[in-house]
Amino acid sequence: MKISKICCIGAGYVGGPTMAVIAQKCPHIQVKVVDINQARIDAWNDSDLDRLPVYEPGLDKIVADARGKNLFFSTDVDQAIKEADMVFISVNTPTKTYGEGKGQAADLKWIEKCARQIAAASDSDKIVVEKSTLPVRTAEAVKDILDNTGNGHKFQILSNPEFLAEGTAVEDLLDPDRVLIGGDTSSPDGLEAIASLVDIYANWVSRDKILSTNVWSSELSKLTANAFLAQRVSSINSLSELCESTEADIHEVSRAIGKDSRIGPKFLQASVGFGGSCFQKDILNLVYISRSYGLTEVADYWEQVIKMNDHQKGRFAKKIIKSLYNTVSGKKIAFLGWAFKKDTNDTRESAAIYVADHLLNEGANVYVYDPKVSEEQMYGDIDYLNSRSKVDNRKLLQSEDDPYDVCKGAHAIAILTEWDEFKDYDWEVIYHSMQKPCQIFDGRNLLDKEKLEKIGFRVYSIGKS
Ligand SMILES: NC(=O)c1ccc[n+]([C@@H]2O[C@H](COP(=O)([O-])OP(=O)(O)OC[C@H]3O[C@@H](n4cnc5c(N)ncnc54)[C@H](O)[C@@H]3O)[C@@H](O)[C@H]2O)c1
Ligand SMILES: O=c1ccn([C@@H]2O[C@H](COP(=O)(O)OP(=O)(O)O[C@H]3O[C@H](CO)[C@@H](O)[C@H](O)[C@H]3O)[C@@H](O)[C@H]2O)c(=O)[nH]1
Repeated sequence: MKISKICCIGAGYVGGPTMAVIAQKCPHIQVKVVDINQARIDAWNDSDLDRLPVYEPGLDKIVADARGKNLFFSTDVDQAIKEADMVFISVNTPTKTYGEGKGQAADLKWIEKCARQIAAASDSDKIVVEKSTLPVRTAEAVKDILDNTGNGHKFQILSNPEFLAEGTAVEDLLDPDRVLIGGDTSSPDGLEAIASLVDIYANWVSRDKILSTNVWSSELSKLTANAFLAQRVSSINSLSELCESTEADIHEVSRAIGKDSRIGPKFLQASVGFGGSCFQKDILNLVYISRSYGLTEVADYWEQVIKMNDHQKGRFAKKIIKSLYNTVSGKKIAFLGWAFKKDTNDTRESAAIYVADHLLNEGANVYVYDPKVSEEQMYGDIDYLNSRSKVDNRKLLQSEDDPYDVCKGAHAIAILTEWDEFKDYDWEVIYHSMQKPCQIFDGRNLLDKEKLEKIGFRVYSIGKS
């Protein structure tokens, strides 16, 4: 089937960049990205490209290139579904916060809503593509809804999980390690649907990088990839604590093991803990699924990755408190960074939120600077934890637009995000503006420890004694 119109439901961190790249690379296809969030759609349509809702290096140029030509953002979901030959579902699938599976299972209510809406709005056959990350066997439920609530039209369900990482979304989309397409490989209609999606990606991705599998393998591969990546971070972070007790150096250990081609050098950077909207939720989902099949050992094995990550965030906060003579009450602590990694404005599950919460519980005054995160976002994140009243959060946590103001008069600085600009600050000036002894807690091992120590700072780096 030749695809000429695509609709993507969900204009978030995945839907926006993914569709912008498809539109740029396939000028012959009309791409409509739709969302129920009017403010988000308005921001995607904003003529000021600095106001796009997702910050990703290079994304503004791609949007500018395609928007208004063959890329459109709208809130008219039904109309976009009607017109499309292929409908991508790219809505959020967060961890459930209520009922059965609370705290572990993926909340599929937005997926179900989409399926029902596609069924109701369709007046022709369609290919429906799961772009969201979903529990294995979700396609079965989506198909059941489409087949039983629709107007008699035929639907083919494909799983096409997205592997982009935030901060490098554009380069990941332009040059992916692989594209994964799961479909009904046992029927001619299924194979034709798979071929249609392969043809779209083949406009810029070489065919040998486009893998097709059955739907269940595709759904499970996405959870598995994230579990393996997060496991590496928890593994190296667990050893960072051992390094601190033994005078081994985690950087040297990472380098030494990463040279082994069977291990490889990536994802061995010790840190204050992994964040982001995906790792924790997807592993919890894997744990939940495994338990629901009665596979207790499998569930316990993967759950440990999360426990280790929680431990790493907690021990970083405790280290700050201990080094400040066991009390941070009334003390100013400067945070450099709030996003869960550099080059993104996304803060979901950022380690900074949990470290801040720990310090606020101890009565600290936390002042934050992040080049891409607004004060409103920071308050939203900290309020969401419900640890204290909103009024108290606004008394204890402040955001500043100038990193030098954030550090002025501080008892300690904590680096929570590895933004490149932090390396280039005038650390002499910062040293002279702070309370003595000046302490830096580098949760990303970003700064030049030796240089800072020469200035007079006491520096704590992860995994270094
Ligand atoms: N963020 C990432 O880096 C990343 C990478 C790979 C995969 N994923 C997966 O992709 C999915 C989307 O993630 P995201 O980060 O883009 O989420 P997001 O929250 O940024 O965006 C989801 C959007 O869907 C919209 N939406 C929800 N229900 C809707 C409906 N019924 N109709 C129209 N719009 C609706 C929301 O308003 C929101 O704007 C998730 O399953 C996630 O696990 C995310
Ligand atoms: O060596 C490392 C690598 C990463 N991290 C941290 O791990 C988290 C996740 O980083 P990363 O994986 O780069 O970003 P995400 O955007 O969360 O991307 C992950 O999650 C996405 C959503 O499913 C997947 O598509 C990507 O393939 C997968 O890398 C961040 O807090 C990083 O700081 C470390 O602490 N050390």
